[in-house]
Amino acid sequence: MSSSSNQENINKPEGQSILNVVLVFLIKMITWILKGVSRCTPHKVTSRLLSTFHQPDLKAIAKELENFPGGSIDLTKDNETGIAVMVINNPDKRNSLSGKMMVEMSEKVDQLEQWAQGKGLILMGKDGSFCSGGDLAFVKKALHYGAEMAAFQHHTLTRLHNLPLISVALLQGHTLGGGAELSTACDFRVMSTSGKIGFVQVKMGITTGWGATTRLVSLLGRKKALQFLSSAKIMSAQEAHQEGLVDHILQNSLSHNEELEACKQWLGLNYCNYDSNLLQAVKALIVHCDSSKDTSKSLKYERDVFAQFWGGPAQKAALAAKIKHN
Ligand SMILES: CC[C@@H](C(=O)O)C(=O)SCCNC(=O)CCNC(=O)[C@H](O)C(C)(C)COP(=O)(O)OP(=O)(O)OC[C@H]1O[C@@H](n2cnc3c(N)ncnc32)[C@H](O)[C@@H]1OP(=O)(O)O
Repeated sequence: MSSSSNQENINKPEGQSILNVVLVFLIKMITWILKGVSRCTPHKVTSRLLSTFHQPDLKAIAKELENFPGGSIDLTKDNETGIAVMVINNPDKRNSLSGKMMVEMSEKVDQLEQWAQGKGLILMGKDGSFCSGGDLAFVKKALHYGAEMAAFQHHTLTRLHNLPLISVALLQGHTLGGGAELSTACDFRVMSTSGKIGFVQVKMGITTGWGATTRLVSLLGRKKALQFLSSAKIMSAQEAHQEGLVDHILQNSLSHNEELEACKQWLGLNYCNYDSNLLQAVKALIVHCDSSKDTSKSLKYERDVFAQFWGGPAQKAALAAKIKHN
């Protein structure tokens, strides 16, 4: 017998036992990872919600959201200046968003996508308050519907963010929860001296449902996003400006209307001086070149996490506590 065939006989069992050890190790690793994942999951996401995430039927969701009335979203477009104003109009509830308003906002974004003369957009609330998030009356009735609502809002706010218009959120009064999320879908944020902004979601037993985590990380980086979202801190205009979240603080002692005029001037003089075709091309280029532009995976993960907490015990306890964030 040659020495090489001896070698084969001796090596075969050794090779098999190494393979066995590797297989056992792999199985143990997979079991360990799966156990870890189930430990981290606060409560089960139903298969109905998961299937909604994959292919949200936006028309069907809009139809459902329209059943939750209240307020409106109003849009005026000025072809001369090229600046449009979108007003979140639900002042009796500090401009919180009902289901119907979510649908109307999506429709107004459709219109703005088609506005050839447009250069800029101001998003603001009625009567001196930006937006206090979701309408809590709607929230309480839609605790089974978080995944669908988040999918709808992600679609609208991604389109708002990517409009070929230079957008500014005019933050007067309170900007809270979903309101703070809306503000991050604009290119800039201008705030009144007395304004307050807070990502209060964790205080409400939830994570962000309208895409703000994805946008904040891209806007200000991981550290700032983590600070805002984990603390639920409510910031003054000065603090938010220092953090880089707010770009400009308006002069003190202006009326609400004067603040709107001052915001139009800030936007117009700084960013809307040139031809609308050029400016729209600049914005489209920015959107295209932004390395974080394809945010679909991140938004999907954000919706998955949100759906795990929405309607859960922490949110129910927060709603029952009737928390005021002033
Ligand atoms: C679904 C999105 C989710 C997310 O993903 O983030 C959310 O946004 S959850 C919602 C988070 N927002 C809140 O929890 C707001 C709670 N409200 C407050 O903190 C305060 O009302 C205020 C916004 C700081 C305003 O305070 P103040 O100026 O002192 O006025 P009032 O408290 O008297 O409010 C006037 C009136 O408005 C009603 N209101 C305010 N916010 C909401 C809201 N989000 N939904 C429904 N109604 C709201 C408030 O209840 C008062 O009503 P009346 O008592 O009937 O006058």
